Amino acid sequence: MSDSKEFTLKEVSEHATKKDLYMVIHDKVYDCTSFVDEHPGGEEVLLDVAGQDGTEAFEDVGHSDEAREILDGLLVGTVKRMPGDPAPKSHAAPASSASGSSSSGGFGVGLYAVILIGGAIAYGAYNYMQAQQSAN
Ligand code: HEM
Repeated sequence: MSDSKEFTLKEVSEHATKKDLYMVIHDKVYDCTSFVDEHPGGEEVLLDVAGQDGTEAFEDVGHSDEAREILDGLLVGTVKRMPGDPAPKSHAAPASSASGSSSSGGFGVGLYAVILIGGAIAYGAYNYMQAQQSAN
């Protein structure tokens, strides 16, 4: 298979049926047509990202090295970005993360603990100094 062919996102989007299914992952173009019926995760999820950038969907599942090897065999080319095309989807980018609240919740509890403990220490120190002063 040649990986030298370049596809625009528009060209990729024209292959979005079960019988002709292209997908972009990490800016490479894969022809998944032969694999749709064999995908252990089912054909539905592949059809969801047919003709589109499936990087996030693919990486979110945490596919094995074996899955990545299969992917290598399906490579047909690379994405040719045109002016105005959306930026490549990066798995690391938190932009579309829907659940950022859990970690900030944890931070909030930690922050309260720091304030409470800090306050208790300051209160103790204040009392101690008062006691010292009245002792003199
Ligand atoms: C052409 C691209 C893809 C290939 C070659 C591929 C390959 C595989 C392979 C080999 C497995 C078995 C487990 C493993 O080895 O990791 C798997 C599982 C799975 N895949 Fe994919 N996959 C692709 C795209 C996707 C996409 C875009 C999704 C979208 C969410 C997806 C969702 C899943 C899920 C949910 C499972 C788990 C199934 C289970 O354990 O019941 N896959 N895939």
